Amino acid sequence: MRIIVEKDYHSMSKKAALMLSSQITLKANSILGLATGGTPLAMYDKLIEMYREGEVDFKRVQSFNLDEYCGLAAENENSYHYYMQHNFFKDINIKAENINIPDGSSSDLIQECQNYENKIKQSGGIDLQVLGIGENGHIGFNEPAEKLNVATNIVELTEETIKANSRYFASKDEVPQKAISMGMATILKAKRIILLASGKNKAEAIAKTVNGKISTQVPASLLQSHPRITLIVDQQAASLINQSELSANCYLEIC
Ligand SMILES: N[C@@H]1[C@@H](O)[C@H](O)[C@@H](COP(=O)(O)O)O[C@@H]1O
Repeated sequence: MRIIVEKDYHSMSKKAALMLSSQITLKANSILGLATGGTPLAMYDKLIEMYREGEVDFKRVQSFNLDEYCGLAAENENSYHYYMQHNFFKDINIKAENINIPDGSSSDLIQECQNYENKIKQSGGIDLQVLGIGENGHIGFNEPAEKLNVATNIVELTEETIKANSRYFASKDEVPQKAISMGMATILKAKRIILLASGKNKAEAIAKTVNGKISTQVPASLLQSHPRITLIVDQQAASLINQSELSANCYLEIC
């Protein structure tokens, strides 16, 4: 696990955008795994800027999003469909048929999960997966639990996540209680992974991810077992990392 500590949110986002654009430069038909939330917003802005300047071309790129709330239609402003369209896709030249996001409004959610998992498999697999992290260490919507889902599945959101994500909704009551999320194996099968974290409120989750033992109670800690994972974090998110007690396979670069 490589841990890159950047000065602030801006430099963290820039580095992440450079990693995505170099992936696409090396493989024009890359399959990207994409994340939502507040954290990747500036990375998407930077990629849009690079696209406008002719530095990156998305015309052969395919994307798979990590997750989607159940019960929200694509037009709902709080859906991840809306988020992706509004914050990224509308401003780049990715083809509509190459965009994949689980359909949380499907009448058969179980079938939707299986179809989504199969589609990722048939595509040849994700080349580069972008992740954020929840304050409780969740990735995608894989919440801390005794057992975690292997493949794409329906998940119950914890009270903590509903509360944390309510900042994007008019009220806490509007936050859906369920979501579709890629499973842990779906995520860990990606050829490369980058996880982004910014701010003091993510510091504890980051410390548990890199210092702790692998535990399903901290889903992000399972990333320690991935051979090509890079954490890009700002100084605040890195502030609780115990450098002298890093897991054996971790190395830290302070920029
Ligand atoms: N499902 C998403 C995650 O993919 C995201 O990483 C997390 C953190 O979001 P933020 O970046 O807004 O803190 O929020 C949601 O729960």
